[in-house]
Amino acid sequence: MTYFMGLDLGTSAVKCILVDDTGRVIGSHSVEYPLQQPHPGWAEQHPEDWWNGTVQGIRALLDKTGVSGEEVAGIGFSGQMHGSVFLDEAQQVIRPALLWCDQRTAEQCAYIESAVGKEELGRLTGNKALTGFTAPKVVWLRQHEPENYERVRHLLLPKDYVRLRLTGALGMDMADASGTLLLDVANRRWSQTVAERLDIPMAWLPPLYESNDVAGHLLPEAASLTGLAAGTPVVAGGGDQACGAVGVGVVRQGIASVALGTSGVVFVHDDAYQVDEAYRLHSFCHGVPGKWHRMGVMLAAGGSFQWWRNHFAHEELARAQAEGKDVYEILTSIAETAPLGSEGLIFLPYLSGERTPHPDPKARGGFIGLNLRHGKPHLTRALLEGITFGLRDSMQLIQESGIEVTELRVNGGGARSLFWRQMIADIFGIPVVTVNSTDGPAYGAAIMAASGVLGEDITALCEKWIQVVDRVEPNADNHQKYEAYYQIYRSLYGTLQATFHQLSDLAGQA
Ligand SMILES: Nc1ncnc2c1ncn2[C@@H]1O[C@H](COP(=O)(O)OP(=O)(O)O)[C@@H](O)[C@H]1O
Ligand SMILES: O=C(CO)[C@@H](O)[C@H](O)COP(=O)(O)O
Repeated sequence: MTYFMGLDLGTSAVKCILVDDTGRVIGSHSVEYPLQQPHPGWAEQHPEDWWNGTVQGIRALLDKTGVSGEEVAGIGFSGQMHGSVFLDEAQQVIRPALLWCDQRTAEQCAYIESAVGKEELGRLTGNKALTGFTAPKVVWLRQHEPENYERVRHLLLPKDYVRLRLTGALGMDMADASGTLLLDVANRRWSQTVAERLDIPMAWLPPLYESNDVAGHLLPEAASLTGLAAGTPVVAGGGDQACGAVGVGVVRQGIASVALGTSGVVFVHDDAYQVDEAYRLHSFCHGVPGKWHRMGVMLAAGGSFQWWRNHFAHEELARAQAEGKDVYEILTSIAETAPLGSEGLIFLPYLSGERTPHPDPKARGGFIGLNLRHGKPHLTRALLEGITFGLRDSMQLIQESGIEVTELRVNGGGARSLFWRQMIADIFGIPVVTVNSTDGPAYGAAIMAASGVLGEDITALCEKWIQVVDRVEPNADNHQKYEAYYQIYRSLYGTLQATFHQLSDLAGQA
């Protein structure tokens, strides 16, 4: 039998899956790693933790499934996007990577927009400077750690570093490279002009690939560590959003995906390169060769729910442990007991600052409208409603740009909840579907590997392997009721922006 391995290097864990040549997932294994927050608003990880987690995950997956390394015909990578891995001459890591959710670079974004010119930056890259992107992190290193900056010879994204350790080859796919702010997204090549204006050497930037291109072969030492066979082809793969979209079949126009991971993303496929007015949405290369996509990104979607679980659900955590249940399922069933609109309570999900539609590291969260009747069910429901209103903001921008979306495919941890899927359908007024593969980005990475090795189109494989298994229709009455709450939600950021900034300055935060 022939198998393909998909690896998703996430923010909280690396997930490894094996897929057979009919597209069936035969096993998965995840290994968690820590995230460091040395200052408020900063987020870093050690690339060595990613490497150790990946080696451990691959070995455990092979053991668990009984598949031998020789039976794995190809490997594909998905990865958390934008993180900066700085390597020296000997390809050694210089310092921990700054992650996608790190907010320290507001000043560097302003510098980039003035050095390149705001309009020119948009014209050259299809995007504006945002704190999560990679180029501002490079400028930050130059300004704050010049001794480290002097040693840099290569710049990689998280999954590309792990691929380097597996294959010895430097490389990056265009989907992930789009989030560096150094890619000419329209023409799928590095932007020499942007690199020169920012004084970032072109020699630091690795060769570019489409997601299903073979970018290297497994080294003998990596083979003996993981149990895979030396010489196994490894495709370039993609950023986790492009892989997640491929993993649920968002490979043609009209279908959008909503990813409910730590971040929350609304994603649409574009056959041709398109930019949104004022670059409010990200315009990136897709993982489908020669195609593009646009997306809006919330920084703390599932992340807000996780925060709620960590700090305010001790009782539910204990119950989940005692009864062998999922704590999020317990929490969503509590939320379900509160009425739509949470009796006049609105949650603002800007716990990590925000990206779309409010690119503001100093945005903050809140519960607005609290009264003495409100208890845990109301607050939990308001939290899920607030996150979903935030996602609707991105969908609004997509719809305003003239795209008609007829179906939403959900993926990520939050997609497990039928209650949340129905809420999304009701708030968006669009049917929400789930597909047979529940492994999102890792599954997309396995499809990319199969495509590269078998020489079949990614789109054709998606059509063959991915089927819709569940469909939730919007309830027209609920949609109308939510609309009134959504309009209030939309007004709150503007009303509170100055207060958010005062509070974050007072607390000395990013
Ligand atoms: N059963 C569930 N119901 C609702 N939300 C859930 C459930 N399980 C997980 N989640 C949400 O999904 C998030 C994790 O999603 P995941 O896609 O694994 O994230 P990441 O890849 O960013 O680590 C959790 O933080 C939580 O908010
Ligand atoms: O910054 C982005 C996309 O632009 C994030 O999507 C990260 O790529 C990681 O997100 P999670 O998968 O951990 O939610």
